[in-house]
Amino acid sequence: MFKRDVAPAAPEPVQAPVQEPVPVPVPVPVPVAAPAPAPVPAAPSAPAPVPVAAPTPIPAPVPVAPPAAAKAPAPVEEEEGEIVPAAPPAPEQKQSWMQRLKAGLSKTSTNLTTLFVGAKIDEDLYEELESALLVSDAGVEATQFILDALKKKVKSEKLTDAQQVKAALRTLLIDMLTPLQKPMVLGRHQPMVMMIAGVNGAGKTTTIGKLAKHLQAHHQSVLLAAGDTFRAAAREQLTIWGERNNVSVISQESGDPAAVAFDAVQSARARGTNVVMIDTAGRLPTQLHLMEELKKVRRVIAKGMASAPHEVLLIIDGNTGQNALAQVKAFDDALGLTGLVVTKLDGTAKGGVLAAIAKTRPVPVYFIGVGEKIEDLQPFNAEEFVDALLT
Ligand SMILES: Nc1nc2c(ncn2[C@@H]2O[C@H](COP(=O)(O)OP(=O)(O)OP(=O)(O)O)[C@@H](O)[C@H]2O)c(=O)[nH]1
Repeated sequence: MFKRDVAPAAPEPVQAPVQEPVPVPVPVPVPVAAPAPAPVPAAPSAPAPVPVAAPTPIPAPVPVAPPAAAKAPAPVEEEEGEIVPAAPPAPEQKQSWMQRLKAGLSKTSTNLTTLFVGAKIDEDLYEELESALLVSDAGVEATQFILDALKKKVKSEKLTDAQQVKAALRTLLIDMLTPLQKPMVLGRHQPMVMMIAGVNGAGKTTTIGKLAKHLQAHHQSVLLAAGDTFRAAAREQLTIWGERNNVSVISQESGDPAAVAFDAVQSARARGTNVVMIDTAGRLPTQLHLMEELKKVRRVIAKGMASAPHEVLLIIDGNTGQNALAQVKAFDDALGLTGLVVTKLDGTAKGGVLAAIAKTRPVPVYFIGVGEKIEDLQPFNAEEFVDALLT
């Protein structure tokens, strides 16, 4: 979900020339949209003029909601106290989305729902629940927390029926996951700079493509940066997404990913683009030199715009189980994550890892993905997610 500030952000003042020269090799522009006629003023490190989409004026403040919001219309409180009315969801879209989410999480939901059928409330039930939660990748800490809290609830509310216990579990899980449900706020910075990280194949590039579409639906102009300078295929993939969405992609054949990121920020500032999304090459948290490189990308982005990056997103594959939690911790320690996107919840994902994240490293989950199509990325909604797990 996105929230938009009421007043559009004024362009941030251009930085003084960087003290430490940042090596910016001349980028190879990939003109997707028609090149704008005006040349881009030279950045401190003087990248060549880069054709980007014509500047999109910042739209007048409008109430913004996700195009296919999962929840029924409900007012959403802005951080500044402004109320942004949510748009009603498209019923067909919502239905198919829920079906895919349920299908993706069916392994866990089957385990969790069957154990309550005709069950007595005794130690056996709690043991079976413990196994089901552990198998779902919730991890020991979150599993123990859920069991303890449920037992307390059963006692204090004097529950006697297994279906009541299931309902209590539902409430408990929703309470646990709701802190992860935070909207991404748009319009605070001009441009808003997003850095995207994750392990190989997590779905970074695909997510960027889908997000670009979502952002455009919220009247945001977008620029993409192909920060994966190692793999030509990754650059090509991003370029294809750029073409699909009619947005420009800053790319160069080889070289320093930090330079590509810097160049993209400068181009977006010069052109008045609303959002820059910077792709990065996949890496494992154990590849320390690559994690250092990622930190450098972050530092160099800040040299181009002091307040940036405004969002540092980690993309995690929902099928990686408990390892996803280790990824969240490592990338958060290295970069200071502002949000997560959990992809591939349509596969063999078990879903419990979100409980583990909520318990041990509660980084907001902005979006979840249940497929490769643009509409398969939707804002995370705790209640909807728990219902997919428990029905
Ligand atoms: N089923 C399914 N597939 C997805 C989803 N998101 C991404 N994929 C697929 O996962 C594969 C990897 O996605 P990429 O976007 O290339 O992943 P990446 O993290 O950019 O990969 P690297 O550049 O190798 O690090 C592609 O085949 C995508 O189509 C999803 O939500 N569901």
